[in-house]
Amino acid sequence: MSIPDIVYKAHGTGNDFVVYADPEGIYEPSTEEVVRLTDRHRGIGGDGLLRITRPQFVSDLSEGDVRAAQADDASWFMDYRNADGSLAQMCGNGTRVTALFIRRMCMLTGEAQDDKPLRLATRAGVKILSSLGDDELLGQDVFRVDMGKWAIGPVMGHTVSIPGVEGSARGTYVNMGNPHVVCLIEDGSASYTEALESSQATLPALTTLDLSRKPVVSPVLDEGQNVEFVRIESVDPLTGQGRAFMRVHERGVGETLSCGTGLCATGVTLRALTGISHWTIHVLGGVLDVDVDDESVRLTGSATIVARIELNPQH
Ligand SMILES: N[C@@H](CCC[C@H](N)C(=O)O)C(=O)O
Repeated sequence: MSIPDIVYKAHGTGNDFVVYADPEGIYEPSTEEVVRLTDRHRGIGGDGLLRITRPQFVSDLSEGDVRAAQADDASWFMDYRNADGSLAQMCGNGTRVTALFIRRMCMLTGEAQDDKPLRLATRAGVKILSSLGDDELLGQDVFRVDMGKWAIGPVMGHTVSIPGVEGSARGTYVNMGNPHVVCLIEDGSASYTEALESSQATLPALTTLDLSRKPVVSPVLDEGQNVEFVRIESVDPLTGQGRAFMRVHERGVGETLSCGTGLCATGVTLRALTGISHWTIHVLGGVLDVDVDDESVRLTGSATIVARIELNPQH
């Protein structure tokens, strides 16, 4: 068993994880261990697993990646795996959970902490997290993560359908370190009829959409993708703010209650379609803010540590 005796259950707006600290680099999990621990019936349950370690202890990182993280002052690494055991480059909700975990862990060990933002290494580069405390709308232990550079493909460049569900929609590829295809399927604001028309959405309404099966994307993306389905709720051109609702089918997991990188990809796509850069986006698991500019995307939301769990050695 390459998992420590003590692990934690945590979530970021309902995107839930098995989490553990591995500061000495001795607990790199196998695919089978990830699948077993994240199993919702026979394990602890989670959309993924977060191993919080040091860059030099991540076996798939090149020496150059490790040196780059260290040179960028990032002493912690978020080693994320999807529930099916696959590695993913990035997990937006996971970064906030990791930041909260490191903060609590340092409090317990008495390790000196300053109020400086956390520089967290990930497979998609170093992400910077600031703690904002509690917020009336966003919840407790809110962090803002600067997710850095994004890239967008041709707007509505893909067709998305779902096996067993009538209809389809056009979707836009966004790279947030990991791959996303974002489909606008409703416009509750009635302000972007042209955008909605170009999405050619004939799928059922977002609240009734059956996401139990993996969406089919054409042209195919070799590395697979996370797929977001989005409804614009309202826009205020005076303040430059919009509200939207999003559901997501995650690569390596299935439908989840929230996906941080998916929210960022949604913000990037909605900005391309509407010109609005600041979005408050509801997901099944909560509400988050997404702010986009040409250089980066910032994601703001809560993080929760639910339990400390002692694993049964026989498990
Ligand atoms: N839930 C995550 C994304 C996790 C990785 C994703 N399933 C992938 O394979 O790319 C998030 O909060 O960003």
